[in-house]
Order: sequence, then structure tokens, then C-alpha cells
Amino acid sequence: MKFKALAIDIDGTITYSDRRLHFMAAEHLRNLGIPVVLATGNVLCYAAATSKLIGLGGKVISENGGVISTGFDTKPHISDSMEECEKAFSYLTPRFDLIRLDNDLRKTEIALRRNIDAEVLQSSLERAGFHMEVIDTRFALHIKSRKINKGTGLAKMASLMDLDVSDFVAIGDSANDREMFEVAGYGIAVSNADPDLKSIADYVTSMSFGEGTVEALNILNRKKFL
Ligand SMILES: O=C(O)COP(=O)(O)O
Ligand SMILES: [Mg+2]
Repeated sequence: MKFKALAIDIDGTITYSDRRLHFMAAEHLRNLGIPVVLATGNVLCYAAATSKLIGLGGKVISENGGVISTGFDTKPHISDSMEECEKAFSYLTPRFDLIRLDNDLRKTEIALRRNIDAEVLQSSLERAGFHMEVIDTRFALHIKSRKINKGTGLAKMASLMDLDVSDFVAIGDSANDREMFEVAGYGIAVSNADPDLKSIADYVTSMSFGEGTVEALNILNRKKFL
């Protein structure tokens, strides 16, 4: 079996635990020989800069699937879920000490510092009748539409690249990678990943963070999947 492209998470997967880029993982991605899509909860400019600095082609799924770009000079595809997120945020803001991240840059979801339990925010929203999802990536909290995730983003990216979503291998580390693993042809969790993500992964590396990604890419080559 050969996969035609790779979708890979940024924070916790091609970095160290403190978000510094793991150079060896970057080097392996640059030399992979198939398209590499960065799929992240971060904003578009962060994802695009990461792609450029690694030496990749600018294909990125950002804001957990809300903003997708197929190259550096192309117009991004932006979903329209911000209004719903803003309503949820306005409801939560007098009740909790929320610290918003990348406020001016986000187009489709709201990111928060992790000073509150995601489940507390989630149940508060549910009790008030909101259908938004609150996820904890272990780098930030995200208030997002349930209709948008890295899985829907990857399906969209695949169709824009004329590929099937099952042509992708996915590599990731946290809750926001779940749906991407569900739609990709093969999913690899790095060793530091959430137990929940590990439980649905096809393979779990023994190494953590960027070293886990290097291990994952070596394994994919050994299995002749790439
Ligand atoms: O934005 C986050 O919270 C984490 O980003 P990631 O999806 O690249 O791990
Ligand atoms: Mg991550």
C-alpha cells in the first residue's frame, strides 16, 4: 500500500514540548518526496510561516480546519463559524477568567489560555444551550464549531489536491487530531499523544515529540507506505 500525501500536526508533533521546532523532523519532512500538509490549531500565518521555514509548499489546514490554504500565494478557504464562537465567548466571559489568544488573527474559532478546565467551559456552554465544542490540545483551549475540525479540513484539502482523503497518512498528538485520524488512510500518534488519540491510532511511536515523527517517517518508509 502506498500513501500519496502526509498531513501532520505542528505543536507536540514536529516540535519539542516547549514548541521549538525539531530540526531533524523538519529535515525529514522536507525530503519526504510527497506533499506535506501542516494541520494545526494555530492561525494561518503561523502555519504558513512554519511551512515556508521548513521548506514545504504552503499547503496548510489552520484553525483546526476553519482556514485552509493550498499554497503561499493562494486565497485561503475560510469557514464562517466565528459568529457562533463569539456568542459562546460573550456568554462565558463574565463567568470565567478567559484570556484570548491571537485575537486579531483568528477568523473561525477562538483560542484561550489553558487556565480553566475545558470540560468546565464545555458544560457551562451546554447548560446554556450552545452546541460549540471546547477542546484542550495541551497547548491551548479552542472554542469551535462541531462541524469543523482537522478531519473536515483534510477532506477539503484532499479534494482541492485531487486526492482521496484516504490517500493521506496523518501524524499527530492531541484531541484536535482525532477527526483527522478518523478520515486519513493511516494514523500515527507520537508517544506523548493523548491516550484517547493513541487508542484510535494505527501505530504509536516509542519516541516523543519531533523524535516520534522521525521514527514515524522511518517506519512508514520501512513498511513501503511512502
Ligand atoms: O493550536 C493548538 O492549540 C495546538 O496546535 P497544533 O494543532 O499544531 O498541535
Ligand atoms: Mg498538536
